[in-house]
Amino acid sequence: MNTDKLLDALHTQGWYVWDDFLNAEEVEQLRDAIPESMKPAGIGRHQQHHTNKQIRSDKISWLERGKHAASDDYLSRMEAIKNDVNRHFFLGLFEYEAHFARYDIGDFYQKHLDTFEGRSNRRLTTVMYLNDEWADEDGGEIVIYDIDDNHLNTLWPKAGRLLVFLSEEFPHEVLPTNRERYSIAGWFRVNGMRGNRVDPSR
Ligand SMILES: O=C(O)CCC(=O)C(=O)O
Ligand SMILES: [Fe+2]
Repeated sequence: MNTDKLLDALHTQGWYVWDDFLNAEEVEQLRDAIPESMKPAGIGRHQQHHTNKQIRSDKISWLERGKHAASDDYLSRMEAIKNDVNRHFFLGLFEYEAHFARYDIGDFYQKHLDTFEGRSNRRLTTVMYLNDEWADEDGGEIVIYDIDDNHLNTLWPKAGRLLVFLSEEFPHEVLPTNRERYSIAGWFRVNGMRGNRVDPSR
């Protein structure tokens, strides 16, 4: 995997769109790894963890190693990215967490930062899209802003596309989708301490 362009873009602008990160066959295998049953996504963690359909209405399922060859392979690729990013930026990324997400017709995710409420140790966000032949009328675009709320980009959730951005710097939203929409959202985290405990995952 050649991460030169990714590393360069992260350095100069803080985000990168990697088209054809996966080919059609790899996307299809990943789609097969999506579990049938998913649960409404939450906001915040632990005690604060609650679902809020005003903010987001997608359904999720966390990736776990050993469940499916395709998702294991995906996690290995993310590990390779983590190593390259760490070598270049000394970010100290140490862990990756990711979930499949399904947005049913009408589902959305309002503008947010991935570091809100108890998630401050998320440093780098990845989103992989698993949908073929998206069209304008399908909606479901991700819109990315800078920290001052200037519009940066509007992107289709196109199959094989990997979006990467610094979690703390880019508010983003998912517009209501007119078609079932599948993705894998993931986060590289740094190790954090809460009280005297190492920050747990999720
Ligand atoms: O699916 C997407 O395009 C982005 C999802 C997202 O922002 C999130 O899960 O935090
Ligand atoms: Fe997000």
